[in-house]
Amino acid sequence: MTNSTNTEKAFELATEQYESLGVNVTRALERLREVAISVQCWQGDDVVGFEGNDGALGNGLAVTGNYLGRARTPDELRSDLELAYSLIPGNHRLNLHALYGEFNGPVDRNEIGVEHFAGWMDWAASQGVKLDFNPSYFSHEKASDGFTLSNADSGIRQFWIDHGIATRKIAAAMGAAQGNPCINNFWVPDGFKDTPASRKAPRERLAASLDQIFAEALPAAHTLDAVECKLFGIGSESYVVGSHEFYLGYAISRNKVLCLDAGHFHPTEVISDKISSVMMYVPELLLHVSRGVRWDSDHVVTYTDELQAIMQEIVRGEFLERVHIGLDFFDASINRVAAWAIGTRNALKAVLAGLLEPTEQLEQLEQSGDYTARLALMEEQKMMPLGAVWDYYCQTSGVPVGAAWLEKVREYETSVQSLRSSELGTANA
Ligand SMILES: C[C@H](O)[C@H](O)[C@@H](O)C(=O)CO
Ligand SMILES: [Mn+2]
Repeated sequence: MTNSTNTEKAFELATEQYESLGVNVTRALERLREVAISVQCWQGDDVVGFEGNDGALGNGLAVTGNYLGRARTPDELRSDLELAYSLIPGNHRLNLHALYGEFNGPVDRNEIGVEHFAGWMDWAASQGVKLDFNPSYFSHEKASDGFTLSNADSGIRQFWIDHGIATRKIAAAMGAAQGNPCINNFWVPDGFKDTPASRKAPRERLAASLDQIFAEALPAAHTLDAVECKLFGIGSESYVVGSHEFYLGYAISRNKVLCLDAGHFHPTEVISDKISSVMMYVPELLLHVSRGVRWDSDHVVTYTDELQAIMQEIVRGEFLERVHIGLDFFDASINRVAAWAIGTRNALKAVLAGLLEPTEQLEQLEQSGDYTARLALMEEQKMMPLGAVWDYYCQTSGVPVGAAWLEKVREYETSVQSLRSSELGTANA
């Protein structure tokens, strides 16, 4: 018996088990196929980008590890992404940061234009990949005092306002070209290491700057603006201007997409519990699915309870149309293509688990007050044969089943990544 036959047999048995609980497995797989995860470009090169300034990472972002093979050019990054996508079932998006343009010389952030992303747009069209975008408010001399859009200096603020306006135009062009809105996510690192005297003034400046950036209405069919909060960063331990409350209020009052990053809250605070609340008040939600570990908000996504809970909440709330799932992690201590494969496959496995849950039955038990059976069924769910359905999904999607994808990464590491010297770019220490 071949392995693929085994996968099919296991799937048939698993289907029987799920269907005995009233779950439609075929429908779950059809819905999973529609889920496009926005894969973050920055995992591929340790958030260095292509501005040619040696990529000193700043503003609270830090990458540790020195694994061989960091992508040093747009072509290398695209090649690495192509391998990653070939290991992940379904059609997924690419989340590009502004510092990943193809600049051919010094172009400051306030001067970037669509032309610098033409190569990415052509490549994305050729791959059937849709693009999302982000202004880059970090790793720049005008962010070196820790403040950008909320800087007390009006000249610096204007520079960053112009950057934000430029990125909206680029995102709109991407969205028009791909016939699907490009989500342009604003994460602004501004904050104080130590206790501020005025928490209010920088927040007033940030809101005013954002209002200027968003003053021009752009077609929602082309681009959607998102805003991302954070509790603290390295160097902004005491105060971050763009806190959760700030952006929740901003997104609601300006009808913007709210971005929740799973690593941006207190270590015991979870975003899964926030989804159903914020969805009552914001039009759409962007998630940065990540894994916080102590001080770091960006470990590779693993199949944690919280990951499962996030995807459960999206499915249970019937939010798949209104929640955009993006990833945000960067780890330079392991093969970077493997990091994408591990994190994205895990995110999809968790969506699948949510889609295979007998939600109606659980809700009926809850409504009837039978919390004993609700807990019992939830716990029994954990032993259901999710892996058999996942393997079948991978097989029928033409991507490696089980850990077979790792062999492809190893081959690529030997034949491509290990030949990259660190001279073209700077390896992170
Ligand atoms: C590079 C990303 O935009 C960045 O990680 C941001 O989304 C974030 O989460 C900062 O902590
Ligand atoms: Mn994030």
